[in-house]
Amino acid sequence: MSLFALENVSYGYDRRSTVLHDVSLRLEEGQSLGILGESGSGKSTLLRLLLGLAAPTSGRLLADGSPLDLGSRARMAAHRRFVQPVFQDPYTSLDPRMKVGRIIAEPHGALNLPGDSAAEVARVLAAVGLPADSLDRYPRAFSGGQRQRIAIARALIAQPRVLIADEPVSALDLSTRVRVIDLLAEHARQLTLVLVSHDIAIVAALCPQMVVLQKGRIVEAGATREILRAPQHPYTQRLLASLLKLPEPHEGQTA
Ligand SMILES: Nc1ncnc2c1ncn2[C@@H]1O[C@H](COP(=O)(O)OP(=O)(O)OP(=O)(O)O)[C@@H](O)[C@H]1O
Repeated sequence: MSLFALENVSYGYDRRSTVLHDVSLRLEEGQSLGILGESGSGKSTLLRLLLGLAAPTSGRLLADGSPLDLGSRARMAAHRRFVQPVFQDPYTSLDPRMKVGRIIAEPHGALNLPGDSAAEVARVLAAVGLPADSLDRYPRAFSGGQRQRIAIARALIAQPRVLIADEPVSALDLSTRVRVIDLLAEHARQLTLVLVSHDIAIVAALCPQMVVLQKGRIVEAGATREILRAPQHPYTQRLLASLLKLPEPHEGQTA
């Protein structure tokens, strides 16, 4: 059974404009999916639908084999165990007033997860390569890369089957990026990633499958290796050419 199945899904934030048009795709276990597309093409909107933050305006979205009913608390609680997000900017996604231990433990309590909370927090903290004494500190004591590790630990504690990552390393400097990507790659063996990134190398490294979005429509989908080797759609050809030409971004926050 597919982890996600979208059948002719369209979505608009209001009645006048449609942002996603007739999107159909499947996410299969172990087949991490990269989403590529220009700014405004609808990538984040698609992730919002997968996370259950919004419902399709038309079409069908099945998660773990059944439709998502956003009004059902039980269904949405199950969905939050099934899929967890990691956001772009670890400088804004962690509550600065909470110590790291509480940040990571929060989903464990909120989702009523099995097992001892302290043991689970220790497990995921070790899994992301942070020392145990991190738990008593506030996010401000950590670098960008370490904060993103904290965000990944918070996602992993739910033992999700799908991890949704929206530009997870774009706020980090280059050397830190590599280490966070390595961490994601390690976990991509046990769970399935849906990854939005402008960085083709990252999509190629982590995602065997990819889709290309243009103005809310999927114009190309398939094996990442094949698409990168021989893009069929003129939009994909232009997009890949422009992304490959882009200069490296300026150094951001340090590790
Ligand atoms: N909350 C919102 N209300 C109304 N329109 C929105 C909202 N969020 C996004 N949009 C519009 O939906 C379209 C798709 O936006 P979306 O953020 O999904 O694109 P994106 O591909 O993720 O872009 P980026 O790469 O810049 O993050 C854009 O035209 C955007 O202006």
